[in-house]
Amino acid sequence: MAAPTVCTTPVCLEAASTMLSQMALNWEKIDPCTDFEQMMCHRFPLLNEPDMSPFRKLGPRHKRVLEGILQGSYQEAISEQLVSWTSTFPTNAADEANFNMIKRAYAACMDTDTIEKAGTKPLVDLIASVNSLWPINTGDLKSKVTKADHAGLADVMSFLEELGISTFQKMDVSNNPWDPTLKTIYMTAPPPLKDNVTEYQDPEAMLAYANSTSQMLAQYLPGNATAEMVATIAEDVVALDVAIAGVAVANVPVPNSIEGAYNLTLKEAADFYGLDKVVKSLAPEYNQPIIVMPKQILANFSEIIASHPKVALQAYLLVRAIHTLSIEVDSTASGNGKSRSDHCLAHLTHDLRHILGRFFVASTYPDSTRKLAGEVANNIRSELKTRISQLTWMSDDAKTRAAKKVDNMVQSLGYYSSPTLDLKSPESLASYYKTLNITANYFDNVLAKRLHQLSQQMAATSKPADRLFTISGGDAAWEINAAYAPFENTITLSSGMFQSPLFSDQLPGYVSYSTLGGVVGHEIVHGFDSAGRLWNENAQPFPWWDNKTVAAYEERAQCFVKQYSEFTYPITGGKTANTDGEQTLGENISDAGGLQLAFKAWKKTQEGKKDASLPGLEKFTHEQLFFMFFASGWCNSYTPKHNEESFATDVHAHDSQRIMGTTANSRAFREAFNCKVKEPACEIF
Ligand SMILES: O=C(O)C(=O)C[C@]1(C(=O)O)C=C[C@@H](O)C=C1
Repeated sequence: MAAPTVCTTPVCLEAASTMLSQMALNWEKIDPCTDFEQMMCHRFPLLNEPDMSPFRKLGPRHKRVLEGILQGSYQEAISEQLVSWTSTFPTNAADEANFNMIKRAYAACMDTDTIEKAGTKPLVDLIASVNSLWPINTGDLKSKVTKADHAGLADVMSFLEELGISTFQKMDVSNNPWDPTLKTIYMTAPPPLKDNVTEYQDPEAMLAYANSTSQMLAQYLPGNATAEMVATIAEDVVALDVAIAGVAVANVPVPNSIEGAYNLTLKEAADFYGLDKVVKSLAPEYNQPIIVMPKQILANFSEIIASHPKVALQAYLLVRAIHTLSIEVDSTASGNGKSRSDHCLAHLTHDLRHILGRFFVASTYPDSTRKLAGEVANNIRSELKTRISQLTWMSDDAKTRAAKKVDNMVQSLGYYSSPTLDLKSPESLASYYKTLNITANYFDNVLAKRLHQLSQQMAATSKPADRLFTISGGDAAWEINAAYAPFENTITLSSGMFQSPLFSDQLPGYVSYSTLGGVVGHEIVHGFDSAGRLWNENAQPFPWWDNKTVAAYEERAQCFVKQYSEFTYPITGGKTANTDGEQTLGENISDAGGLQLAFKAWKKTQEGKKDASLPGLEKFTHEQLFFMFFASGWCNSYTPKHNEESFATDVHAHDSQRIMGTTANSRAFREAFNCKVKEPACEIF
C-alpha cells in the first residue's frame, strides 16, 4: 500500500488544529488508558466560553447563516451555495414564492414598531372571541359546570386546541404502537402553567402567582368585573391550576413507553366533558380510538371540572391562551433573553422550519456530505447485523428478529425527504404550506402558523403513516440534534450536526466516523438499548425476546449501571454529584455500542486503502486518531452550576464521562493505546 498522503486543505487544517489546541500541553505525560479526557480536553475550557462543547459551538455559526439567508434576496440565497441548486435543489417560481413567505414571516416579526403600535389589542380581541364561545358571567362566581355547559366548554377547548394550546388535555399525533401503519391522536395531561413545579408547594410563590394572575385577568377579562371579583376569580384559577398540576406531575408519561396507555373510543369520549366534540373539531374524519396516557387522567379531570367553580374553569382557559400568546404582543420579546432576531428565528423554527431548512441545507450541507452520512449509517447498520450474528448471549430467534429490526429501521440524514415533505422539492413545500397565509401582520401570522401546524398534524391521521415525518417533534435542519424513535423505528439526524470540523467528505474517515459516526451508531443502537429493546422489529411494544436472552441482556446492562454510578461531576459549593447509572443507562449502552460499531465500520473502509494523515498528528496511528477525534468532539467547559442544573435530570451522562466510560468499554481503544487490560469494562454490542 502506498504511504498515506498528508491532507493540508483548510478543512483538514481546521480539524487538526482544533484537536491539537484542546489537548493538554503535557499530553505525552498523561496515560490515555486512565486519563484520556484530561489528555484530549485539558485546554478546552481555557479556549472557550463557559458551558460550551464542540456541538454547542456550531449554534452561533448556524444562526449567522440563517440570518444571512433571511436578510438577503432570493437571488443571493441561491447564488454561492454549496449545493448544486439546479440538480439537487431546483430553482423556480414556486421556490421563490416559498422563500418570500419565510422572508415575510421574519420581516413581520422583526417589525417591532408595528407590533408596539398594536399593543395588546390583538390578544385582547382574541380573548374576547374565545370568551364569546362560553361567556363568563361575573355576577355568578359560585356555580359549577352542568351538562348544559359541556357544549360551550368543548367549543372553547376546540378553539384553543386548534391553535395548539393545551387546555384540560394535551393533544398530539404519533404512530400507533399497535398498528404502525396508523397515526393516532394521543391525549396526555396538559403541562403545568408554572415551569418550576416546586412553586406549587410554596405558599408565598402561590400568593405572588394569584396576584400576577389577577393583574393579567384585569387586563384581558371581558365585561365589567370589579377588582374584587377579578381577585376572587384569580384565586380560584390558581387553585384550579394547582389541582391540574398535581394530576400532570403524577401522570407524566414514561418516555418512549406506552405504560398506562388506554384506547378511548369516541363513543366513550362523549362521557367526558365534551371530549368527542373536541376530537371531531380537530380531525373531522377521525374514527379511531384516541390513546389516553394514562387512563386515570380522564377521571381526574372529570372530577376537577365538576368540583371547581365554572367561572374558574372559564378564566383558566383564557389564562392558558394568554400565557401562550402574550409574548407575541410584546415587541421587546427576545429568545431566552437574547436578541429579537433569536425570537424571530424561534418563530420560524416552529411550523415554518422546513422552508428555511431547505435554504440552510443548501448553504451548509453539500450532497457529497449527505452521501457520506448515508455510507456511514449503512456501514454501521451492516456492522451491527454482523455483531448481532456473533453475540453469544442472544438466542438464534432473537438474533433473526434483531437483524430484521436493523433492516426495518428508516433513516433521515440531514433533512426531511419523505412522502409528506421533501425539502428538495419546491412543489412539495408549496403544497405542504398551501393553506398557510403569511402577511405583514405578525400576530395574525402566529395564529395562522399554529392553526396550520395543528391541521397538518391531524391530517396525518387520515393518511398512511409516514414514519419519517413527525410534525410536532421533528427537528429543524439546522438544529444540532439526533434522535431514535421507538414508535417508528427511525433515526433522524439534522444537517446542523454534519459539519466541519466534525464531519466532512473532505476529512480523513477517522475524523468523520469518530464523533459523528459515533452519534449515528448511538442512534442505531438506541433501537436496542434498555428502552429500545422493548420494541419489536415492527416498532411494536410486545415482548419478542426469550427469557434467557432478556436475562443475559439485563445482567450486562447492570454492569453499565454500576460503572456510571461510580462517576462523579463537580457541582456548586465545591461538591460533586454522582451520576445516576439507571437514569443514564439507555444512553450509555448506546454510546458504547455506537462507538464500537463506528470504529469497525471505519476499519472496513480502510481495507485496501488508507486515510490521509493530518499535519502535526503524524506520530499517532490512525486507530489512535479515531479515538482522539472522538474524545475531542465531546470536550466541554461546563460550569458547576450548569452541571447541577442539567445532569441531575439529564438522561445523558456528563460529556466527560461519555469519553471516559465509552473508551473504558472499548476493546479497540484499549488495543489502539496498548492499555494493560484489553477487556472492555462493560459490553452489550
Ligand atoms: O440520541 C440522543 O439521545 C441524543 O440526545 C443525541 C445527541 C446526544 O447523544 O447527546 C447527539 C448529539 C447532539 O449534540 C445532541 C444530542
